[in-house]
Amino acid sequence: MPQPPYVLVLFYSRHGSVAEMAKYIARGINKAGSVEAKIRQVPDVSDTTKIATPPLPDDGAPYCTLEELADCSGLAIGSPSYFGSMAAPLKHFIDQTSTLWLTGQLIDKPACGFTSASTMHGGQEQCLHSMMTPLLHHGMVWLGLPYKNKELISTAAGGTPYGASHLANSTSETSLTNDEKALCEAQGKRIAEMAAKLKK
Ligand SMILES: Cc1cc2nc3c(=O)[nH]c(=O)nc-3n(C[C@H](O)[C@H](O)[C@H](O)COP(=O)(O)O)c2cc1C
Repeated sequence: MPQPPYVLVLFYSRHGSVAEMAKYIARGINKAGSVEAKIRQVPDVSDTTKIATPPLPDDGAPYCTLEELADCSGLAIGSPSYFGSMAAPLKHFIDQTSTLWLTGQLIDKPACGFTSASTMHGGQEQCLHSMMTPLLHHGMVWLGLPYKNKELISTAAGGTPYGASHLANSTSETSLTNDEKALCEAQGKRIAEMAAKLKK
C-alpha cells in the first residue's frame, strides 16, 4: 500500500536540544497540512570499534533506514554543532547514502537544516552549511529561513537565515525560547509547503 507523503525530520542529539527542536519542526510540518512529519534519529558511533547497533534506541525516535530517506518528499536534518560542523553520527549516516546518490533518489527534493550550539558565535551557521553540502551533492534543493519571519530580527538567542538554531548555553539546556520555537515551526511549515509544490 503506498504511504502518504512525508517530510523526514532526521537528527542526531546527545543531550536533547536537537531532539527538542525536531519536535517543533515536525509541528510546523504537520500544521501545514499537506504532508506528514516522520521523525527519525541516527545511532551513535563508537569511539574505537564498530559495534552492533541495537535495533531500537533506548529513547526517542526510531533509527532511520535508508528506505525512509529515499522515500521522503523532503528532509529536515538536524545536528548539534560540533567544532563548527555536523556531529560524526549524522555524517556517518550520510556516508552510507551512496546508493541513493547513484540512483538520484533525492534529486529535486527540498531540504533544510537545524542545529543547537552552546555558544552564540561557535559555528551554528557553519554547522548548517556542513549539512547543506552533502545534500547539494544529492541534488536536493536547500531552503533557508526568509526574514519575513520576524523572529529572525527579534531573537536574542538562536535563529539564522540558513536554518533554525538553538543557543543551548550549556550541554543540558534543552528549552527553546519562544523565538526559537517559532522559527523551528516556520522552517517545518516552509519545507512542508515546498515538498507539496515540488512533488512529482
Ligand atoms: C564534541 C563537541 C563539540 C562541540 N563543539 C561546539 C562548537 O564548536 N560550538 C558550540 O557552540 N558548541 C559546541 N558544542 C556544544 C554542543 O553543540 C551543544 O551542547 C548542543 O546544544 C548539543 O546538542 P544536543 O543537546 O542535541 O546533543 C560541542 C559539544 C561537543 C560534545
